[in-house]
Amino acid sequence: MPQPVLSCQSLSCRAGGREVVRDLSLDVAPGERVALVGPSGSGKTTLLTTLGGLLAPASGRVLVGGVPLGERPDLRRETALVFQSYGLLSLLTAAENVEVALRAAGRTAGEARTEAAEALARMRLTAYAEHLVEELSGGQQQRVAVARALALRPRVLLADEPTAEQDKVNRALVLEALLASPAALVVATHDPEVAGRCDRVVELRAAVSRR
Ligand SMILES: Nc1ncnc2c1ncn2[C@@H]1O[C@H](COP(=O)(O)OP(=O)(O)OP(=O)(O)O)[C@@H](O)[C@H]1O
Repeated sequence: MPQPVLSCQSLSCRAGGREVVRDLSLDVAPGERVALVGPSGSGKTTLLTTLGGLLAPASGRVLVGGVPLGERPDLRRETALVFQSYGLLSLLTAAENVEVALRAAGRTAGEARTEAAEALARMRLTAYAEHLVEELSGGQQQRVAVARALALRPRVLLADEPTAEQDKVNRALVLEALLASPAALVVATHDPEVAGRCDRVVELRAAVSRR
């Protein structure tokens, strides 16, 4: 494998005082698509949050491009997350949510406006771009979160059940957009079709019940 864009080495994660991911090592190649599967509560969300640098590992480490995230927290910028609960700012519009992320990533105001509009159009949300997020349906909000992540053009895309709230048409739209991205993709999913379209499937076992 070429230099992995994302790795974890002997990674263990704790949530709610319990170890939910235990001693996991994984290398993800540039552009590779990895599906994370496993029963509810097996630690998929906890693992994605840790890979994204938002949760510190209990032990082990996460590397981005071979560099430990613990030593270079700025490498989190290489990664974009589609959260299961979307993680949007509900009192901003759909467009503003994408633009804020792009501005934080260094785009000018003009670039952010243009790229946000393109990303929302791709998610068939142009008509809703100026709507407050709190006025959107769950499926629409999820597509705003996908648009935001894709607009950032990350090296690594971490997506937590990104098709869960979608009808058939929009599920295909989201899946094809994620697969078309040149980013490495790690996607937690209960959807066999999503897993089937990935290069590799990693199965997490039910949570390890240890304190
Ligand atoms: N903030 C928290 N406080 C307490 N327990 C937590 C917290 N976050 C996660 N857990 C527990 O950690 C375990 C793993 O949760 P996680 O959400 O990572 O699983 P998952 O595989 O993503 O589940 P699902 O498929 O239902 O989304 C669960 O038992 C959950 O109850």
